[in-house]
Amino acid sequence: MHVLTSTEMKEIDKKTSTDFGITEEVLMEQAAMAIVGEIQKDFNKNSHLLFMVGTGNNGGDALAAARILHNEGYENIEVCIIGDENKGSRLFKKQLNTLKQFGFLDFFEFNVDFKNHVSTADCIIDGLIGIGLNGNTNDLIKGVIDIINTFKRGKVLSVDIPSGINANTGEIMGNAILADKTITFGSVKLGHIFFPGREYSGTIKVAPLSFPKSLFNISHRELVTPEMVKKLLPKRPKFSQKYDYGNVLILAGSSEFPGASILSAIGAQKVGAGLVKLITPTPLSSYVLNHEPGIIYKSLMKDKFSLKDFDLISKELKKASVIVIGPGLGRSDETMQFVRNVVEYSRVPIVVDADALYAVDSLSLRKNIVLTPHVGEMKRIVRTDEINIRQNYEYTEKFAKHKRATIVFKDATTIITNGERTYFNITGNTALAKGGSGDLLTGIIAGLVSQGLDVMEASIVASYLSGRTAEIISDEITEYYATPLDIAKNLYKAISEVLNV
Ligand SMILES: NC(=O)C1=CN([C@@H]2O[C@H](COP(=O)(O)OP(=O)(O)OC[C@H]3O[C@@H](n4cnc5c(N)ncnc54)[C@H](O)[C@@H]3O)[C@@H](O)[C@H]2O)[C@@H](O)CC1
Ligand SMILES: [K+]
Repeated sequence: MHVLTSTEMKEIDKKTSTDFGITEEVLMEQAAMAIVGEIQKDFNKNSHLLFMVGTGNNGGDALAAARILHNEGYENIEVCIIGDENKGSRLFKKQLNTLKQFGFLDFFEFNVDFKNHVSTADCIIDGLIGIGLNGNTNDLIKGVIDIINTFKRGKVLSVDIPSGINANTGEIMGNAILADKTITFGSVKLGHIFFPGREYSGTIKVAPLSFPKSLFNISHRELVTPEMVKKLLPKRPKFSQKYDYGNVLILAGSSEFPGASILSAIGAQKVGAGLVKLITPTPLSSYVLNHEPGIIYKSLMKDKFSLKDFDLISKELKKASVIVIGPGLGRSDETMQFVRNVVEYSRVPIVVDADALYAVDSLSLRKNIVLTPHVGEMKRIVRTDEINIRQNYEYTEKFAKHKRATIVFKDATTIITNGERTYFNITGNTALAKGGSGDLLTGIIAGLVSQGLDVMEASIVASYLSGRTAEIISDEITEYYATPLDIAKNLYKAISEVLNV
């Protein structure tokens, strides 16, 4: 599913009408039917439905839905219009007239009584502002939203996007409706998938309406879905052997951070890599054997990697189908030089993580190199303290383009981009906000690349699977308790779920 900006949605809306003859009126009627469908799932004809209506087309959708339900015999509908009706959009005015023509009379003004209406409503339908939000909510709308958020008793259903949420960033513009459910049209918008918009939207439903599918290709951004992951998962034909599933070489660890390398190796193995070879400076063989004896292990018997180790491992570099470099390396000058040499002289795909991210700054990279920073690392490698970098997918896209590499920006909404195409992964929870989950992800990406996926595909599948596994096991053992090792050991749960979609 594409993830749209408000401008892209408006463009699709316009073209649907000009190029395909499906007018805005038709789309609005369909949007209204979709809203009605959601309301009918949870509320009956006696339910108190309070429609909060702005004077744009978002309000038009809400008015049309109120009319359809009124016509269906819903008896306890109230409509409150916020703003100057005379200055409303063409379709808002048209919908208001039509509603009146259907004999609907229960309008009320926004006044001191408003709290009472809010506190008795079973469902508040938020049709105040949609993707036409411009700047921060004004005083009038702000007051209305505050009262709804404070005094609501029943559920809140937002039309298209919670009023006050920026559809392009998910930011709260002044204040915003905290919805239980949002019904959006055509496709999701960026504001639905970035926090805090993602939280404010509640459960998101997408009504396709009659938009021609081809128009969505104006967007180069997509949401990672289970169907997408299923299609990408490497095939495992019966007539195959370990050499068909690649050779992952992991260069990681130091005396200071021994555990990270093992998590990467386990990650690669648990998603099906043929051979996983782990080389660490310090000896770790008892740990490796304990956790996964199938890992081929070698120690250089020293504290940390340095440039002279490059010759020692050059044979391994040649055999590898994918290299992981970074987890637990430390950031000494010698190690950074070693990293640069590996990155410069290898041609196979490389997953660059953690400390190694700081070494590749000066290098010109290539598409089959994937950098996997978390927020702190991202801020440091792009040298910015810009606080909204987490929602700033354009910044990440530009950075990927500039580095000519693939970036996996790990966050609550993970951004996977090569600067031309961008994917957002929204699986996962706070179980992943723990040391080691990045090391695991790195290994999973490499394990998938070794089986033939390109780095972009592997990053999509890896992010989805590790996030989904975190969700599944947190239901059993909680987000507090679940560790990266628990996630590694339970990856099969997300894999089998995906295989069965
Ligand atoms: N784009 C599409 O394809 C479709 C759009 N539809 C609806 O149309 C909506 C977009 O309609 P519009 O473009 O008319 O815009 P909206 O109705 O989303 O917003 C414009 C209204 O919000 C008010 N407003 C904007 N910024 C404000 C602020 N900062 N403080 C207070 N009030 C503010 C304006 O005064 C105006 O009344 C969508 O969100 C959706 O609900 C649907 O009819 C279905 C088809
Ligand atoms: K809304």
